[in-house]
Amino acid sequence: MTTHHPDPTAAVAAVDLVKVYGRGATAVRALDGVTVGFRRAAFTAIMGPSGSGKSTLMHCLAGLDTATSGQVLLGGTDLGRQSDRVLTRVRRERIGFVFQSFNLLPQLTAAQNVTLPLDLAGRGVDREFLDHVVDALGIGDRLAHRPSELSGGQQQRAALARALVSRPEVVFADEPTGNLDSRAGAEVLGLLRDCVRTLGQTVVMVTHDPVAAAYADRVVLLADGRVAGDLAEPDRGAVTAALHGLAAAR
Ligand SMILES: Nc1ncnc2c1ncn2[C@@H]1O[C@H](COP(=O)(O)OP(=O)(O)OP(=O)(O)O)[C@@H](O)[C@H]1O
Repeated sequence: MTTHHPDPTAAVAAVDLVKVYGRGATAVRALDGVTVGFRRAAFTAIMGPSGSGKSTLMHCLAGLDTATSGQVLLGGTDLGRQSDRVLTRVRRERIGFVFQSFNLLPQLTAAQNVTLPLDLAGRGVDREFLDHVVDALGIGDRLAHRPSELSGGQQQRAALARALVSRPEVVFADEPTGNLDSRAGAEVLGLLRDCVRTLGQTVVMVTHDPVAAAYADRVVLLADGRVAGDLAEPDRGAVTAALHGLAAAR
């Protein structure tokens, strides 16, 4: 069922969002009327079978892609109505990203990578907050090193610090543990959860992994471009069962 009233306390919301790739006979309806809000200071995982629209939804929510119809509301801003120039500024100033592949620049130190978005935006660095984030993430003694001198887990923690220091309205994490072993992955997920609890950071994560999703406060399930389920306080068993249910319904 489609509702047209997203949660007013949401940090970011989609309203009846439709995304069609291509046209005519080969058109793909990647999002088929998604209405969902992501509450402030909550950690939400987006899950669903391959091709269900997870990446498309995240890209639209983050202003990396524009929808065919419907709305994306970031705070009071309707992203669909903004120029490319404004969207670039929104992504730089109001959104943080954590990618599977870390996306650190190899020629810069960890410290330079962490402050790069603020430097590019011409914004000053709040040293006290930076120190707090870096300490909380346990990378204080790695800051002078280049990414090639850091473990995968340390690189992802530096990427998380980079996403957090600008105090974005939402951090989007795209398979953040996909390149990590289970121990380093568990550390990064625990840190993501901590930054939701202690900093009030809003985090939205796409993942295939029920273990990763169990760190979240909520799981939104997609199937065939629609919201197909919504789990509060998910544990691994509930997530796995819900995914099996979706697969069986296809
Ligand atoms: N640029 C594109 N052009 C055409 N079709 C696309 C494009 N991007 C995605 N699609 C299609 O849209 C649908 C949703 O894709 P999307 O990548 O959002 O799914 P997903 O749930 O993230 O999948 P996965 O888990 O495999 O990453 C799929 O059918 C995909 O083939």
